[in-house]
Amino acid sequence: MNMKSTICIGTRGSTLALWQANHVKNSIEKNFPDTRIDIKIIKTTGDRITDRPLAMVGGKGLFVKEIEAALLDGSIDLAVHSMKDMPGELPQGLMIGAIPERANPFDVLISAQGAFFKDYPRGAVIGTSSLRRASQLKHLRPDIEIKSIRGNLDTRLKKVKSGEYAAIVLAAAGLERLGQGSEITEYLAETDMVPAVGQGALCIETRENDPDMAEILSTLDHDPTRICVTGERAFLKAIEGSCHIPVACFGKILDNRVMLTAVVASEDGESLIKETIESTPEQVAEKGRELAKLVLEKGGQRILEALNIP
Ligand SMILES: NCc1[nH]cc(CCC(=O)O)c1CC(=O)O
Repeated sequence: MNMKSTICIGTRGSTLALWQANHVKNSIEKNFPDTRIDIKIIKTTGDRITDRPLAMVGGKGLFVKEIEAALLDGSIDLAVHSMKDMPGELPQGLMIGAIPERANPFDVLISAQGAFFKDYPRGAVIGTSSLRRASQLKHLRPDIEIKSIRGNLDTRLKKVKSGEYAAIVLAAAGLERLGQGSEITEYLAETDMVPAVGQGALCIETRENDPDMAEILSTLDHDPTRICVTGERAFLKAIEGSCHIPVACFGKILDNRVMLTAVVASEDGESLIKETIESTPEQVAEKGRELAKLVLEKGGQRILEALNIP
């Protein structure tokens, strides 16, 4: 086959996004040593807004829209995103070409003094702008205070070290990819904090009907990750939880059975609906939709209707 000689990967310009794009570039080069790969940085709406929590901005795909436009107009061939930034639905003409093996999917706490969550003093200030994280933490510890935080990883680490926050919450995957895993005080298991849909996974997005890319991408896909993420995203799409609302869904495989767990919670953590559904790998999309229906019926609908976000 006469493979295209140069491929252009589009990505955001953050340190993490560039690490991820280079990671995918290296994997492709390993399998296709004659292919030249360029990386093109594309600024997204999410990158421009640095002064307010993204939940206040609303809208789907704040970190992906401009990159998808570049895919559609042919200026790039592949896009590398964090899966958890992807809205439930993709634009016409684009598809998820590959889902590589997932990194650690869990959330972690970094505390200034090395204290554990259960030992934080009353009123301890925890930094996160994620409604999903805030609501689940408040559910576990109604006595703590949540304060919004933005900025890149270094900024956030400084803010916890300076004492502005007792602790901050981040995704293990991002920290570990950037070589900052040693900063982690504590991992939160999914029994305490259900991860975001797609957390820890990458999304390689491409145009439909691009046989060169399809051949390349088939070498990068990781079946167990695709199965779990497919279930999580089916849940997301069914619940219309585009991005910044307090919903979570996480799939794991145990003995060829997929366990999908989802949460919908109120911002203050007082109401929290958590359900688990079991599926075969083949049924996972259908079961993800069924899980959404279950969570909505059990009170999720009422919680989402009461939310005050656009
Ligand atoms: N919220 C932004 C974001 N999008 C993807 C990651 C990295 C982890 C991942 O790939 O899931 C992060 C950082 C974080 O949540 O701490």
